[in-house]
Amino acid sequence: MSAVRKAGLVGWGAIGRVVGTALARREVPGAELVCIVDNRPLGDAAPAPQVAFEEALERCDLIVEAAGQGVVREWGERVLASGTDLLVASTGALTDEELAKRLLNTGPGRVYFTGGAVGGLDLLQAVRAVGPLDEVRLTTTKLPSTLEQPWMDEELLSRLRTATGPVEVMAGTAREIPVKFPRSTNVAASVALAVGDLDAVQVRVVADPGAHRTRHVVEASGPLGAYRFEVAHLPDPDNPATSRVVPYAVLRSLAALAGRGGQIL
Ligand SMILES: NC(=O)C1=CN([C@@H]2O[C@H](COP(=O)(O)OP(=O)(O)OC[C@H]3O[C@@H](n4cnc5c(N)ncnc54)[C@H](O)[C@@H]3O)[C@@H](O)[C@H]2O)C=CC1
Ligand SMILES: O=C([O-])CC(=O)C(=O)O
Repeated sequence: MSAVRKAGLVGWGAIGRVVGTALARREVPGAELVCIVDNRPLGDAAPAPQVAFEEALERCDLIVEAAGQGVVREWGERVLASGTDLLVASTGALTDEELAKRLLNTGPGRVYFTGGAVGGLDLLQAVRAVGPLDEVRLTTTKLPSTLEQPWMDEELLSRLRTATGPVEVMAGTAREIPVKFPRSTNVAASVALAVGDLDAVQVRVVADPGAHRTRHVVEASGPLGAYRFEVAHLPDPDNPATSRVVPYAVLRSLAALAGRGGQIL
């Protein structure tokens, strides 16, 4: 492996633009941006050549996914089998346990997940080593427009569009929720990855026209105590389903992977 990680970025959107710009400016010690993959033509705006996925695998030793769950499903195993590491933002893809198992067992590349929009995952993962966490709850509150889905019927869509206060859109487990809101509830899957059990995480998705900040509240208890983590993020102006902090979480993950500088792991 080269001393400097050769990173290929998949997805030049709300997350990818910030991550790619920082990488291109060499703001992550130990990593450089080699190429970008996106299914839209990027023109001159991109700071590295836009290439096809296959070519990215030849040029890079680390792929950063910031495009969507479909990319993890379609490309995850091929990335790892080619010997390239994969940093995943679209953790919701891992609610497919067969895919998750295959990704964890395929190599020689390794798969990593960014903490993304939610905090406290490190502690939940540490506690789980002692014994299972019980009563894990996640409540996600977002602007109604970020939660509209093609499968929703007119009645639910109208409830979302005419809401004047918080409206519960769906409740279920972390196995059920991210497939229903693929671009806006990856956080549920991330909590489940930390806890190690998709069915143990009870999720409520709330639409609130007053949610100028996206809120994620994680509550859990386990053998060593009780936990509550709450974040209130400014949404990205271009894609309010994504919080503005997410690319910086990806950059932190990249810095840890590139292995330079002290890191809180
Ligand atoms: N783990 C977490 O906390 C979070 C995870 N996410 C995940 O990250 C993904 C990206 O988020 P944003 O940057 O906000 O989305 P975005 O919609 O702003 O940008 C996505 C980019 O990926 C490209 N793309 C989509 N499908 C592609 C494909 N098959 N091949 C190549 N390029 C493709 C699009 O053209 C677009 O440029 C989300 O879909 C979501 O799954 C988002 C927010 C938080
Ligand atoms: O979980 C997601 O996909 C996005 C999200 O809620 C956030 O960025 O706050």
